[in-house]
Amino acid sequence: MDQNIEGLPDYKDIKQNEFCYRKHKKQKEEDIAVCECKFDDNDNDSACGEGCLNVLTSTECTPGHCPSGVHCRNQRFQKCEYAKTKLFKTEGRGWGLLADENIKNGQFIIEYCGEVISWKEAKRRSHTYENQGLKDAYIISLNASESIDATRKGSLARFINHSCFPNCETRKWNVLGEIRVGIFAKQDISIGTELAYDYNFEWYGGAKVRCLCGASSCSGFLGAKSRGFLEDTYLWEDDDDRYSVEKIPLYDSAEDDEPYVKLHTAVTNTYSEFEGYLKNEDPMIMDDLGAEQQLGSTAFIDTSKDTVQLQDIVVGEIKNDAKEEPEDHPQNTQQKFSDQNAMISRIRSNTACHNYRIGPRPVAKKRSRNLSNGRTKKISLKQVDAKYVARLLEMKEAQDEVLQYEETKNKVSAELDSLYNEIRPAIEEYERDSQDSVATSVAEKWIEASCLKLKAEFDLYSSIVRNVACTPLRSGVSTEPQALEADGDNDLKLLTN
Ligand SMILES: C[S@@+](CC[C@H](N)C(=O)[O-])C[C@H]1O[C@@H](n2cnc3c(N)ncnc32)[C@H](O)[C@@H]1O
Repeated sequence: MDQNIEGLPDYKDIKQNEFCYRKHKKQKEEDIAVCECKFDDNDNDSACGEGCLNVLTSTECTPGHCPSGVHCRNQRFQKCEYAKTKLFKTEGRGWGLLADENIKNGQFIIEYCGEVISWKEAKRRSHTYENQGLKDAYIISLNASESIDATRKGSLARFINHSCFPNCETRKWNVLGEIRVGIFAKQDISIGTELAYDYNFEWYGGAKVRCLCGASSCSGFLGAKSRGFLEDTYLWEDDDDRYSVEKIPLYDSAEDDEPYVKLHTAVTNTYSEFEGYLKNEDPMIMDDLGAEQQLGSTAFIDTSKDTVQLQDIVVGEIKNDAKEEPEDHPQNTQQKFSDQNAMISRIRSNTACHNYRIGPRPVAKKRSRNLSNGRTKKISLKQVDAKYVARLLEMKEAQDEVLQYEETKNKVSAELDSLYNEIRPAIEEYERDSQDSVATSVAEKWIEASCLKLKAEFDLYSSIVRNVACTPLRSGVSTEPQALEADGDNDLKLLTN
């Protein structure tokens, strides 16, 4: 590569990923996948062409083990079998890369090389680059826990710009036990055409960069279809006209609450036998207005202010399918960094293990309740106000027990939330790559934490029921259901003999 092109930013050209925080994996003998191809002089496709078992599973053949020997054509990453490309200066989008020869649909164009770093390091570097005023983003997601940073070291692939209607796509390949990202043509590309793929940009907050790809299906901004961006757009006030992104579909934060809704529903079902004691007439899911009306008059209150706002943690989204163009389907995940103003973004390698695709998931539907003024109300969960209940109890032991269970419940809830943060990359990868299932270790962790939360909630609620039913209440608190009911439908109903 001619590094002397005028105005080219300073970076080191590399042809292989560099490993910063761990060593390059050494492929074990037992992990080597050997195909069944047999070289036939008369059959062009015989030596590891499209029908090769390894090709079908996006795995490169291992030299010395492939039956096709020197004829093997399935070592493109290893042999840097790149298409001819050329750097050029775009208008408004910095540098770009164009085809310097005719490229065929499906052809491997170039590997996206850079420094392989951990997900945490990627986060840290994003901040650093942003603070340094770097406008271009070169960090691409590799897998659940790792990213490739081509900012300081990389291949020419780092210059490929984003398009909402791209002629290329990224695909992940297993090369000698390591996953590597390649740029592949998703259509025939003629010489002189700019190469572009859909970044599936992950927008983390701050400035929004206008997309200048020029496609008729352009979403307007880089990362405009990522959850972070959609949510940010969604949260704008009606009269906030700083940006206009009318066509962007709205993102539904209620989707994020789903695990909690499910957990809560499970708990509710578990407690159905107690419903006669501790009954609430309204459905478990209610809107903010309803909650406000009930505050102070009922033992079941809306604790939406305390409950975890999942949109502040992490949300998973879905991936795009290159085959479905010209419709737009980039799907991304986002985590809001609380302390930033400018754009920090990373590029998602979208199509991942192309051959393993099971199918894209539908875009999250909006579930918030629409109001007549066009605004939406957030749906929140009701929860038991244990402190309120404890105050009703006369005996200190009973109060302490309820409060103790509440503390435990809060602790395990917080642990579940932080676990979600921890395993987020794995969940994202699962959602992005449409894998059959998340890793067992991840699933086990999640199930264990969820069960602990369920148990803690069970303990708390049964303690409340037991103490309200079987221990004395403080004087002034009527145990007559009628008396309580007179205050409204949502009051605490007490069991009397
Ligand atoms: C991986 S770099 C691509 C190469 C970059 N143009 C350069 O000069 O180094 C990604 C950055 O290029 C710019 N970019 C890429 N595609 C763009 C687009 N469609 N519209 C606007 N800017 C784009 C953005 O600044 C983005 O962060």
